Amino acid sequence: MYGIVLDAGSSHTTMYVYKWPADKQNGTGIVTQHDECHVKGGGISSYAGKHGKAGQSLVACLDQAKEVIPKSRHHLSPLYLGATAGMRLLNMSNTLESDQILKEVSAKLKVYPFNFRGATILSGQEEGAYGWVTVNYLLENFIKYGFVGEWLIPKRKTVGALDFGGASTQITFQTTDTVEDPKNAMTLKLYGRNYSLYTHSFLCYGRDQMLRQLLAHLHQAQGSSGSITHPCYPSGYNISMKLNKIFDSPCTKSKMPSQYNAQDTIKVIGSGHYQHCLQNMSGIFSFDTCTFSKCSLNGVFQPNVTGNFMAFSAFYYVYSFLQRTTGITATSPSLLKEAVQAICNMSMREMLEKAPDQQSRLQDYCAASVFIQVLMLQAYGFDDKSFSTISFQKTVEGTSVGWALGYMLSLSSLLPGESVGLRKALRSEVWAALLVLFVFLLLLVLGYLLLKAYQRKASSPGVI
Ligand SMILES: Nc1ncnc2c1ncn2[C@@H]1O[C@H](COP(=O)(O)OP(=O)(O)OP(=O)(O)O)[C@@H](O)[C@H]1O
Repeated sequence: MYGIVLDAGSSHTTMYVYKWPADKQNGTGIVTQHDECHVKGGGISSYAGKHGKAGQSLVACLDQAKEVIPKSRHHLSPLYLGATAGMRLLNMSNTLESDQILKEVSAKLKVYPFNFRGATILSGQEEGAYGWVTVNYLLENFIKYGFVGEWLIPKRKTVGALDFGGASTQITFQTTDTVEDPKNAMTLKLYGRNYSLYTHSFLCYGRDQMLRQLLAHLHQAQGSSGSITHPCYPSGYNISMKLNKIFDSPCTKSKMPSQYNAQDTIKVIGSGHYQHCLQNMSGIFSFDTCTFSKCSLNGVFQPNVTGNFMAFSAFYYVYSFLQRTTGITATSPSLLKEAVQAICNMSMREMLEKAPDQQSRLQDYCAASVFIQVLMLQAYGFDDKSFSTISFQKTVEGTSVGWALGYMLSLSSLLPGESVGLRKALRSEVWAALLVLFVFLLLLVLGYLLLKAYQRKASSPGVI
């Protein structure tokens, strides 16, 4: 069986094709990624409408799906499109336009021979929860068993999920603490077990929107003189940009100057200064007010982080960039800070020498790293012990980590609420017990027959 998910993110869309055996027993981690295709040319809004580059690229990806899925299975394969934070933002600023885009894209997808199940915008909560489901499904945490005393029970520990997208970032983990704000609470019943989750999605705190927020903050702090100094850009890196590149987003609207002309240009001059970068980055986080017992940032409730975590999407991209350019594997907060400082001290040329494939993103790595430092250590509260449990990953055994797999599994009813795995495990235990009983009875019968034969021999007249 096959299933297709179009992950329509804020920066681009990726198509995933998943595969599983037709006789799949729910409960085993055997839905795997079969194919992946990147829709080139921008986010979802750029491939709705006329036949632009992105529209053609979407068609190319769907044609690829037709190739990799056997023809006889096309009509049985569910096709989903899920749009995330980019569309959540557009929906906030222009509902009509976002509805129109979803309608147009749906019309395109319906033409294909797959079983199209709709195009929707995921809420931040859903994005976080499906990401958590993907992580724990791929790690087989829902079905692994362990003995507690003499009882065989599902492995108790799940792994928290940290997702850093283009327009939003999500944190989701299982907790036994009271979730003081109901907006952050979610209960899932999977394989016969109830999981109480804490989840929060920070809109405008994805990589691209965070960079805009930082520029808007610098613009506001330094006045509108036609040029601003950017301490997170490497020194020697200067760029001219139109103001709409900064302020054409609901995330920066509040910092828009009163005398605003979208087409005005400003010069942004890099100064490559870690401490100033950190200070300014802290300006887009608020730690002042909290109406709960504890908060992460901006007054959002968060219990203490517990258990192991997996960090993916841009967390992985930034972490692996830090590792390969500084040689530091940041397994502790102090090593993370060391690596971040090293990046912020690098010139553009040094970075280019070490990561030539990242040319278009190099200027943003200091800001992205400093952001991760503030978010993880100050806001989420990871300390020496908990930070060392974070695994930065893009894939698990060839399957990409993100919300898409969890979404398809849930919507295609491939995740049982009841404990199929447990039933299976118990069934195999019963079989083992029956086998032992059978062998025991066989031995008993054999022994009895041997005894009888011996007695008969002993009582026969010819025997002395
Ligand atoms: N290979 C890469 N190296 C570095 N950064 C990358 C790479 N691919 C994507 N990014 C950046 O990582 C960020 C997250 O990308 P991702 O595709 O996970 O987000 P998205 O799905 O577009 O975002 P959202 O879920 O918030 O709508 C984006 O800013 C993107 O530009």
